[in-house]
Amino acid sequence: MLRIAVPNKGSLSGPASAMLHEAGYRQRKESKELVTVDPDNEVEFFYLRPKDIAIYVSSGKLDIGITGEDLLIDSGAQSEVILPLGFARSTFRFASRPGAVKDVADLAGRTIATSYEGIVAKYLAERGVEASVVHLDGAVETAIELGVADAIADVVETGTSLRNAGLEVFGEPIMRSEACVIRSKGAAVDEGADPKVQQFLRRLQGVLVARTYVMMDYDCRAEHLEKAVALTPGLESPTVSPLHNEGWVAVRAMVPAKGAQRIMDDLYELGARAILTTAIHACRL
Ligand SMILES: Nc1ncnc2c1ncn2[C@@H]1O[C@H](COP(=O)(O)OP(=O)(O)OP(=O)(O)O)[C@@H](O)[C@H]1O
Ligand SMILES: O=P(O)(O)OC[C@H]1O[C@H](OP(=O)(O)OP(=O)(O)O)[C@H](O)[C@@H]1O
Ligand SMILES: [Mg+2]
Repeated sequence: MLRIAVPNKGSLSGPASAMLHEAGYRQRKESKELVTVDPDNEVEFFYLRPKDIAIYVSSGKLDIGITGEDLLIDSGAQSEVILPLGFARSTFRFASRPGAVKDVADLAGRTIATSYEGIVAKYLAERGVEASVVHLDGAVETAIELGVADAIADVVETGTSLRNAGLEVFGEPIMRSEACVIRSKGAAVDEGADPKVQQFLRRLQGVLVARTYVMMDYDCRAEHLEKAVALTPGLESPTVSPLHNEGWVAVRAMVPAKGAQRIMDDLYELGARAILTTAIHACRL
């Protein structure tokens, strides 16, 4: 049975379970459940604190897990990303009162509050900056107003929390992060030998493709086919079938959902007609 760690709370939890459900896996029915077995797919899901997932996975007790790249780096665990999942995107940044700290080098001798000490300590050490790091579990923005820290390092998604606290980012982003599937570094060596993991990854890749692509169908005159196909090259190559009306062909290709309307406009301009897009519900590439 494949053993998979899933975030039990916070920003990652809902979207991770939704993605697993979309990939055909049974998910827990209520938020207090700690373990769920999906006997049909021979998978056991363990709902764990997001910060702990990389540690469980690197220990080898669980085969793979879903977590954030930033949480993985912060833990220092010996696990690695095997599939980025495209949700829970964020940047990790320093911030302070406007103008109070201009650069990372200015942090020398100052105090930084964060919930991600691992990331901050590594970043400062790599740049030879000696500063104190204070661990806080959350609401780190308030640490400056209360005089606990000169600067903070925190997850920024929309920037609303920083704005509300009257703070501004400084320096380059420390890192960018998104949800991902991770696996223990040692185990990743024989990845090819593990068909269940490969099947799991193919299912999630299928969900990612189904979320980002649509199927496009249209009819066009044979003489416009090359130009039309240049607009809709598909993943491998489009399917082209003859129509009953001579001189016309039907074309079918997957196109990125973002920009599909623009492609439809361009195809119409080219003389294509009966241009349809339909959602893809599931896919194996
Ligand atoms: N607005 C956000 N706030 C916090 N984390 C976010 C946000 N957007 C994306 N993330 C990502 O979610 C992960 C953090 O999830 P986690 O559950 O630890 O924190 P949380 O969502 O703040 O929950 P809580 O603080 O309630 O425990 C990280 O990978 C982070 O990059
Ligand atoms: O850029 P934004 O869209 O505002 O999102 C980022 C904020 O959200 C998170 O806090 P959360 O709400 O999880 O509270 P916490 O600090 O108690 O964890 C994070 O720690 C930032 O404060
Ligand atoms: Mg939080």
